[in-house]
Amino acid sequence: MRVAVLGAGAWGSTFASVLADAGNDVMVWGRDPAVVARIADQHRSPAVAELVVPDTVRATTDPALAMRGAELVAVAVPAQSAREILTPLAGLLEPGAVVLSLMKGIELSTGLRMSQVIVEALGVPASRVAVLSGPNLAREIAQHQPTATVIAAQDEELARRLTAVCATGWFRPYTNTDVIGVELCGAVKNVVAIGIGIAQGRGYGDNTTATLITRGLAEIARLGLALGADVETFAGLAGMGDLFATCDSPLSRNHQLGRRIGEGMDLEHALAATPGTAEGVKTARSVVELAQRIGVDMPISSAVSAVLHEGQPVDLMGELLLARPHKADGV
Ligand SMILES: NC(=O)c1ccc[n+]([C@@H]2O[C@H](COP(=O)([O-])OP(=O)(O)OC[C@H]3O[C@@H](n4cnc5c(N)ncnc54)[C@H](O)[C@@H]3O)[C@@H](O)[C@H]2O)c1
Ligand SMILES: O=P(O)(O)OC[C@H](O)CO
Repeated sequence: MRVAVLGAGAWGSTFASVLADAGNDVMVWGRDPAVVARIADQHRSPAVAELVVPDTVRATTDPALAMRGAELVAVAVPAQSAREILTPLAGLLEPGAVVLSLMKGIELSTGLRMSQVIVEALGVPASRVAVLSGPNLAREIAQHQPTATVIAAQDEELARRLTAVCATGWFRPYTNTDVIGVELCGAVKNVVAIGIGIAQGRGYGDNTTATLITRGLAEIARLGLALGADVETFAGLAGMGDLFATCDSPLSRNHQLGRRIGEGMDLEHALAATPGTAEGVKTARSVVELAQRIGVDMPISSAVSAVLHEGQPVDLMGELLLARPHKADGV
């Protein structure tokens, strides 16, 4: 299949390589000529040192060239920039092309999931938009470590077709029709990962980590169920799987950033010290706004947002979480 990958960062360059290894004709679009040249000419990615980009992958700074003839367009740009990047590209989408979101975030100001932003920005029907999310740290996939993921689409047949497009000997996609649940899992786990990074940077150990993972999953599920997601999604690869992979991993930018905050760094310096995009910083705000709008309690996300964006001290996070009224275990 002819595929365009929009975004030449860590995930765009790595997923483009998966697609090429799976036998597709792949062209990456990136805005930075030096990054594009490194991918196209030297077959390496500045964002992922371990990645060897297959020789067949082409790269360009011209979005029209990347999208010409593309039956599939995979989008891997920062969530908060997606609308601004995609809107001018709407006219370049081939008739009938499918769009696959690789992004994990919720748009600030609208509270929309990335597939919804894609529908609005590219003018493509929701039935032709799919999402991919799961425990997918780019550096491990670049090393061909065995990894599974989830491809979700309203139409199961589309999800099934896309699994065939990106399956390799080390990358195994599963299908799901719960687009809402899969996207919310990917977006909110970044906020939980920051919370766990903060706790670990503050010096807390495994009990706190396990508490935040488990209660983090409970609040993701609470939000998801209120928005129409399927409860089974949260126990799957996109839910529990991605929480495990990201929350406690030094490879996660969100975890790294949280840890720096927990050690006493301010947000500006933590952002500067963390390479690439830590989506959870902005998602913390958008998810809290969304949850408040629909009346869902998200204590971990709220505490993370308060520490990041309202100047609350790190220790207040523990106090905020533990001072809540006692309640039954479960969602
Ligand atoms: N890195 C991973 O392991 C991973 C895994 C799964 C999902 N994701 C998700 O994929 C998305 C992209 O993440 P990433 O890791 O590739 O981030 P990244 O920061 O490594 O790369 C983002 C790319 O987008 C480009 N970009 C930013 N603003 C732009 C603009 N206005 N116009 C054009 N290009 C612009 C940057 O130059 C960069 O090349 C995020 O939503 C992330 O959560 C990442
Ligand atoms: O580096 P992070 O924190 O963006 O995490 C990357 C992926 O989302 C892990 O699945």
